[in-house]
Amino acid sequence: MSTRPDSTRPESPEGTRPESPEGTRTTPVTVRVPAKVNVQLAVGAARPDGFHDLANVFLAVSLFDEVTATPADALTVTCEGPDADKVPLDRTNLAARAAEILAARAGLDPLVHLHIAKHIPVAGGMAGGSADGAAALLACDTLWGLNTPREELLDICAELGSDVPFSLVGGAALGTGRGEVLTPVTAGSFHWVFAVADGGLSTPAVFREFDRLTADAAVPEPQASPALLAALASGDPEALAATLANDLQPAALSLRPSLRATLDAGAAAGALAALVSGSGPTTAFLVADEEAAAKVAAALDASGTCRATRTASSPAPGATVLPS
Ligand SMILES: C[C@@](CO)(OP(=O)(O)O)[C@H](O)COP(=O)(O)OP(=O)(O)OC[C@H]1O[C@@H](n2ccc(N)nc2=O)[C@H](O)[C@@H]1O
Ligand SMILES: Nc1ncnc2c1ncn2[C@@H]1O[C@H](COP(=O)(O)OP(=O)(O)O)[C@@H](O)[C@H]1O
Repeated sequence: MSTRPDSTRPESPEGTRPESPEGTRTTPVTVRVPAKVNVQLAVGAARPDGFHDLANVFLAVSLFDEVTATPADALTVTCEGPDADKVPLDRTNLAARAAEILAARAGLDPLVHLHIAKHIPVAGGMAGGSADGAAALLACDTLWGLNTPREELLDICAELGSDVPFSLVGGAALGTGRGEVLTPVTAGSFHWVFAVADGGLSTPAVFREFDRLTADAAVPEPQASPALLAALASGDPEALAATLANDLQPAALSLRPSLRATLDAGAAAGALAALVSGSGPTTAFLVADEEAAAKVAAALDASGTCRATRTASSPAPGATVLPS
């Protein structure tokens, strides 16, 4: 375990700190939050603001981070887990940003220590940072007894990033706009294997590569696929396997050609479908059941084409306060 502390306390003159609100808890609050895979990621042309319109069918999977919020004298962040050294501990950490935004709205100083137990691959296309942002928001809201209405929490999530609202909500949902406008969709249960790659991929860089690769093409308006939504609802893995689609996959493969070998190794081991998770470089393998998951994970581990594997099921619940 590596744990790196860092103070991110904002500038604030002595003596101006507001009193804690009446509902503030003195005991820590822990929130569990899932990773995601995009079962459909349809990407439109770049918008004037630099974002891309999406039809983003999110599915939460049972691979979780936990964020614990504890009263403190200043805003600090620590992280434990195999990728802890890749997680920023300053104000750019989405968990710290969530605490700052919520505190500012409530007229408080963010006097909280946030500890992240990190299991979601970092910069892996599984929305780990977004997950921690949503988890910290819910943990601080609970710690400070604010009872912020759900719609306001979702607004703060959208301010934090396009994927963050889904991390709060979990389950399965269609994200439109830049991915932040959510409509719940029905999903049966599915089994997955994830292959974690060495190193991450930058999401903006993958979108830029998408723009480069599609520069001479007419990029259609992104639309959710009715066949995919029906397959997702049916719980039939073979039907879902036939409809999975990720428009960012060619861009991720262009930036990281070695991912092709990982996709091929999983497919050869019996995965029903293999695709890049979001902007990558984590690769996702849809399998028939738990037994197939164990077999595909073992084959991927033995293939030498990835750093580690994880098995998971879907859908998983969104950010949830754990009993203390
Ligand atoms: C691609 C997706 C698929 O779910 O996730 P990842 O696979 O990276 O986890 C998301 O769209 C990532 O969402 P998120 O990571 O929250 O991105 P943001 O912080 O909002 O934006 C980071 C940058 O990504 C690009 N971006 C993001 C979303 C979007 N609809 N269009 C974009 O072009 C922009 O360059 C933006 O400046
Ligand atoms: N809590 C966090 N966990 C991981 N990365 C974070 C966090 N907060 C900010 N980041 C930054 O976000 C970048 C993207 O990380 P992440 O959200 O894990 O990947 P992705 O956007 O591919 O799903 C990281 O490289 C890191 O600089």
